[in-house]
Amino acid sequence: MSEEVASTYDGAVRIAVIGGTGLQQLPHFTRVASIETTTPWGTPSSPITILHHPSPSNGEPIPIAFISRHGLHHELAPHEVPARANIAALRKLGVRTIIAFSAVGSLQEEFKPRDFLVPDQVIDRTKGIRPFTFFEGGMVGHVGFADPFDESLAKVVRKCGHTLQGDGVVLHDRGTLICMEGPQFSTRAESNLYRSWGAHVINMSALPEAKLAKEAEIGYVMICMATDYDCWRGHEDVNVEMVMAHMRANSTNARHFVSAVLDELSKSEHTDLVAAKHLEGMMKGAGSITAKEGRKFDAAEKLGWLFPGYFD
Ligand SMILES: CSC[C@H]1O[C@H](OP(=O)(O)O)[C@H](O)[C@@H]1O
Ligand SMILES: Nc1ncnc2[nH]cnc12
Repeated sequence: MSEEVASTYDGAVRIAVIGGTGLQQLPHFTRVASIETTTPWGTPSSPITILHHPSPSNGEPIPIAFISRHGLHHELAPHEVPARANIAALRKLGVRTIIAFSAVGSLQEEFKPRDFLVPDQVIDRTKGIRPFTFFEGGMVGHVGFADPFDESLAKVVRKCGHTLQGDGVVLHDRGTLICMEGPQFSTRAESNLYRSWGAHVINMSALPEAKLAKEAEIGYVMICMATDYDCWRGHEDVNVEMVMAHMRANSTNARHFVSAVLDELSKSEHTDLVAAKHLEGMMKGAGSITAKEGRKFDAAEKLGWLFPGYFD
């Protein structure tokens, strides 16, 4: 049984970790709160756990928010993940930096199971059945998505991964991620098609998460860990047992990777990056295309909750 912790947290939390398959909690961090909250877009996948991470420079605790993407027991299928609620709840807590984890299939020989990859591009192969924007129902917004992941943040994350290279972490710096709908894995024809497009890895979770983080002015990076070769290679097609076995076997490396990233982001030189100063206010313009007289009350109210003062 887990120990009792507070149900609220005073003070802004800037950094969040979203855990994916096989990473439903971060047990080696000190839990100080577990927040059950709701948003105009519903309830997040799991309670938001607040963890204290000691700053490597002065030992002061840095609060980190943690959400388990598929729920506490992996009960949410990829298309059932309430991504809008997750991102909205994190932004409301003050989060401006998200480090998201994902188990991915490899589409290239050189990306071996248990290797890590910090992708720089994504191809959307979801089917439009997942809610994918905060701007709808009477308020329109268009945000740039040319670079789906935050490059400044990704640079820091990559540097941290490389410091662990001698300790068994293999990190690939770039790559194109296919985000498919699922929950069934790809056909062999699809897997080969994605390879012919030059894609490197595949998952079912990056979207709409990355799109919503962008709309919420949150710097978002995904750390992918390869767990299989999907089904293009001709032997040992992907299955859940294979994915989970690699996740379990490599969990220490994943934990070291998160710790290294949190250590680095705790440094004062990254304060502005972590607070996403480079994204602040971006949606004021991007979300102001609908003239005031054309805005619907419900949409304006929801967006007022997410961005107080932006669209007054
Ligand atoms: C269990 S294999 C398919 C499943 O694994 C990945 O999850 P996540 O990205 O949350 O780590 C993939 O996206 C699928 O949801
Ligand atoms: N082969 C695969 N396809 C989609 N998502 C995955 N997650 C892990 N392996 C995967």
